[in-house]
Amino acid sequence: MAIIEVDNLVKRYGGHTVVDGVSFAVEPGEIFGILGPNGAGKTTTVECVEGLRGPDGGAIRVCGLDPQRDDGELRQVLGGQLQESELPDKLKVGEALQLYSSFYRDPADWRELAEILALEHKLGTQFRRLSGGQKQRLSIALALLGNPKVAMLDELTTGLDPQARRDVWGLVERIRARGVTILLVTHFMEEAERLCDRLAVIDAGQVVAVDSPAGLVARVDDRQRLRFRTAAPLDDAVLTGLPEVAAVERSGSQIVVTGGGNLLLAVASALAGHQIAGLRMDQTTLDDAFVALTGRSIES
Ligand SMILES: Nc1ncnc2c1ncn2[C@@H]1O[C@H](COP(=O)(O)OP(=O)(O)OP(=O)(O)O)[C@@H](O)[C@H]1O
Repeated sequence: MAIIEVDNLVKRYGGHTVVDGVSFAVEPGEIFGILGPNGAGKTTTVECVEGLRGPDGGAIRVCGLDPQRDDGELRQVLGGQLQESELPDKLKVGEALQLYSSFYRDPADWRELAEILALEHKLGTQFRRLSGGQKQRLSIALALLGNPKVAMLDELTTGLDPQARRDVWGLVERIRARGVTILLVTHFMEEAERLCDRLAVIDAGQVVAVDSPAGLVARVDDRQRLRFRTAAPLDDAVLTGLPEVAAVERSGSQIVVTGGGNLLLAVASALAGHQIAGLRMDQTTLDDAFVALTGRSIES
């Protein structure tokens, strides 16, 4: 049974519909991503799931609870990150962890959490003195203090350098390994591809597709494309006769072969006697899939 169910969610601000019939279901133990460009309605959707905003239509259940009606119970099973502005500058890391753990019936061991999140040497450091990555790790720690069944992580690596981003990804995977279901909001393709079991692609308040990263790519284009050059002129018939090959085209000195199945093996075998150079295989990426699904790049 799904641990999060969002059914036809609608949210309007001043007559403008920013979430327009969003539906998805998250299974226990999944890392489920909400991927979309700025302003797509991702945060609004997640804030409705967290009970921070009241929907104008549709239904939401988290562990069987209605976020609006069962707010108190929900706090015990759902962990959300705090906004940076919600922590006083002078509060020390250890004090924040202790304070927030007092809000829960059955809190996690905050010292252990500090260790897992590599904050054990920062317990006496004031919040304002932490680096961006340390602040992010603290906000993840605070989201996990209540031993939640579900953690909501929103844009958790925005503003981090590539190494800090990879460290945080590793942490998210460890959190999931502890049995926590994760709803992750992101507009980074690489993050979505690396972390998410499944994704809801959201654009202009609507779900465009729900699938695994590989499934999204496959929906768009399961053709493969090989590029190479040959030392001597090549008769296309050598390749067009292969069942794996759909088309052979020329691009300057390059030969571009499109097809399916085990295209690489078929072409390499057929060309065994020819000298081929610069062989490259193009693969459809999640970026390509996003453009095909929404008609635009996520960065635009
Ligand atoms: N409190 C609010 N009042 C009015 N409009 C709002 C409010 N919060 C968000 N919006 C608008 O709703 C739309 C969706 O915003 P939302 O923050 O949910 O998008 P998002 O996909 O999370 O984008 P981002 O990645 O930029 O955070 C935007 O056009 C935003 O300007």
